[in-house]
Amino acid sequence: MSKAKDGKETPLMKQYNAIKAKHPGALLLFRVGDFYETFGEDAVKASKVLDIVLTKRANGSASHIELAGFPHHSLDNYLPKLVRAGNRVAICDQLEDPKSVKGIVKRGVTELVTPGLSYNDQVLDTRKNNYLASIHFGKEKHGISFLDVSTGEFMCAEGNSSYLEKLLQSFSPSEIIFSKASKKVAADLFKTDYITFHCEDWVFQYDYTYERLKTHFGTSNLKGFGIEDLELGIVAAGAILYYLEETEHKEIQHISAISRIAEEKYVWLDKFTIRNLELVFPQHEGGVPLIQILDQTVTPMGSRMMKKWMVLPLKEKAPIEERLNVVDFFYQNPGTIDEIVDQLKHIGDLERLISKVVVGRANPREMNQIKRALKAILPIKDLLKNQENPTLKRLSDQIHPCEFILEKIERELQEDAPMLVHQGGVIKDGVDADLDEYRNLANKGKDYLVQIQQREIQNTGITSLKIAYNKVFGYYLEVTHAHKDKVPEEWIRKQTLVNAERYITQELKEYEEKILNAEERMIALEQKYFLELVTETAQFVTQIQQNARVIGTLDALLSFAKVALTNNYCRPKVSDTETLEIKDGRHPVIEKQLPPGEDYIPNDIYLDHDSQQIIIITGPNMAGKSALLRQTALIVLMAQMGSFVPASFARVGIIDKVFTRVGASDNLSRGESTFMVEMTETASILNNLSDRSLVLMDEIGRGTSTYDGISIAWSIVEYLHNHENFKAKTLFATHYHELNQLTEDFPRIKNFNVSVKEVGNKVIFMRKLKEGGSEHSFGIHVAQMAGMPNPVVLRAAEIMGHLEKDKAVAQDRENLKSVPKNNYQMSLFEIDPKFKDAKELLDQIDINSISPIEALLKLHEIKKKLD
Ligand SMILES: Nc1ncnc2c1ncn2[C@@H]1O[C@H](COP(=O)(O)OP(=O)(O)OP(=O)(O)O)[C@@H](O)[C@H]1O
Repeated sequence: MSKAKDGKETPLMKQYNAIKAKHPGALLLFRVGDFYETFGEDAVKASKVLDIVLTKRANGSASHIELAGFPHHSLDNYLPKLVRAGNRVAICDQLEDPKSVKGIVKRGVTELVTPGLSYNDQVLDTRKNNYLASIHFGKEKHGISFLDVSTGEFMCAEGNSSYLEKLLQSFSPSEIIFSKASKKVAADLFKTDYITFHCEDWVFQYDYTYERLKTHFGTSNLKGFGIEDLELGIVAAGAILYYLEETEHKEIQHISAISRIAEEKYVWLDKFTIRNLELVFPQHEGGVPLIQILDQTVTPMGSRMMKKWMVLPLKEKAPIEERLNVVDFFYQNPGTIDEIVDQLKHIGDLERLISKVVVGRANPREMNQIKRALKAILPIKDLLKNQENPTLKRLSDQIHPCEFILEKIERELQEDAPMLVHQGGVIKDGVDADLDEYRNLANKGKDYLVQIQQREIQNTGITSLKIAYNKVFGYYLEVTHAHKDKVPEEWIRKQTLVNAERYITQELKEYEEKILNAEERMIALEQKYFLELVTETAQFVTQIQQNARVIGTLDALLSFAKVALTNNYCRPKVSDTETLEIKDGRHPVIEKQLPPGEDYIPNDIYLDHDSQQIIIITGPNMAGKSALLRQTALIVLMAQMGSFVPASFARVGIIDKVFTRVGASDNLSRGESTFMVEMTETASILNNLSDRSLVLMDEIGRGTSTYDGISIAWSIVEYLHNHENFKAKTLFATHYHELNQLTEDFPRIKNFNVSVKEVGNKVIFMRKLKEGGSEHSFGIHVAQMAGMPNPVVLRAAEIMGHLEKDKAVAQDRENLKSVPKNNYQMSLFEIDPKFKDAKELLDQIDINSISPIEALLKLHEIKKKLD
């Protein structure tokens, strides 16, 4: 690091090095004067991320050190960029006023901003929670805790690895902490999916963490939060409190409670399902997740609540009905929706604002926003109170009017207060007589300066005379050299510039003192009153947090009603029976994306435990099998979230687990084969079934050879049908028409197909689900639709003719592999010797494992050889 001329470290760099050593792994922003500086590797990183200049500064006799900095007032711009790039950023400030200190200023880290811990509006996304997760790895079970420091929401849970994965997928934390000792286990579990940090092992100890939680909440045990028996969860949660302190987050009274994530209350969605059904995130870039359709909320609280509801659908009838009743009420009374929405628009992010108040980071403008929000909530409270619906009445009761603080803010805070208190004009006139007097003086004093300026211009004839101010010698008169001779004798010269001279006068000094004193006192008093206002508002944290929650709930329910009205959804009948009956069901996302003029074709689905537990759906490619599977799960989940559903009728016997094996996974990049991934996911489904499960399987077995695939798919369906304890309702989409034979032996399996119509050479997709199996897969027609060159399509049709003929001839299925392939190749070879190359290519093909599309590509290759 930097050294003085004698080769020793300069005192500044000594201080820097000491602070840097205390925060290993963090990028240190070191305040020097009006700048935040970074050094060495930090500077290289910062210059890249922030696109700021990297310079070098002498570092002792031989070497140099990199340096990059930015003005302190740009912190809000640059900090989010550093954090979003995955950095932990330690902000080191000057802890003393440099003017009042001789020698080196005391400095210290005032905040360590990490991806999971931030209050910064630029780092946070208002429509999303920003969770920090902490995991305590046990032997079979693990503890996990989530905190959103910006809202104060704090939760914990316990479970096995797959529950952990599911929760991580649901809450998608920005950062995960765990002990150093668990580095390897953690790496195995989430690879490089998350930004992680490891704390010392001793932190993750039961006694220590239990004590920490108790002390923080000021309770004698944790029973009141319902987490007393979650030993592993407590360790994870307590470690979060430790981490908050380590990162200089000491004001945390807004974290006023911790709750248990009650696994038994929510539908089990495995991590594949959350991804496959695209509930919250699209699976591919440009995709549209369900939330984009359902989230028509107005407030950030509503939007965040909606996200939680989506990943945690309910499985108890009463709370589902409660939500549905409210949605129904608004559905029937759209006028009320508009009235409430008009108020919601003024509320903003009340939940995050109150956190800022508690941690002392709220500025005057934000305090005004809190006032506006509290004011807008009052008419909502009144409106809800008078409604028939009992839930709305209850929500009304839960809203705290916060009159005291609302009145105080209204009385004291200027409507148009600036962002920073020291800019003045924050506290209203009439709050404090002294403040009014100082303000008057300061303002008048300034007026008087203008008068002096005008008077002196007249007296001296110096037309360009200016009065200005600087920190070194206060107010001064500035005279250009051209007018120097006109300056009166009593003026005292203070400074000579290239073009002008600066003077002070006795009178100016007297006024200066008055003005500055008045200004200083005015600001001091404004600061005092503002601080009081913030502190008193902070006393209302619990009430305001509760209001924010009520508003979030209301907003999410209103959103369901609005979407139901716009998209023509119906109220589902949720019941404790085992029946799932959907009439005219639609896919909520696809139906919104169809080109104009094209209608989504609705379909019926019926599943129960007695006559129709499993449906085998066959049908050509592109017929709409996947859409049907997905829409069935989405309708069930939407119903259990408390939303209306895209159908004309839906009876939903409550589902407790939804499993999906749909489409290929992204695990390919992790070096696992498609087939391996498919089998792992399927195994996990079969090992976790329940009587109320809904299982969706799409094209199981496609990743292996035809016979392997058929056999595996066959035995999976058999297993689901014959399970001795559970009759999981299942939709099984497949290309293997052979599976249609299953109905012969298994009474609760039924065949359906998504129909198409062949008109001449073309296929028309009817998209209607009909009883019975389908005959062939129309892959070649799809290839034609995809723009495959015509000769290839025709040739493919010809070849398929051959293959089908050969297939019919083959007596033994095992012989299918050799008989048709050889026959076919021979005949081609005999027609023309130039087919030799093509024959070689054909020899490499394993007919049993090749998919229709792969076959077409091969054909394309063969054709090129022949051209
Ligand atoms: N009921 C429907 N009404 C209108 N369009 C539909 C319907 N179902 C599906 N589609 C459209 O057809 C496309 C193909 O549907 P889907 O992916 O479900 O077919 P698939 O049978 O699963 O095909 P593959 O076997 O090739 O995967 C969808 O992207 C959608 O645009």
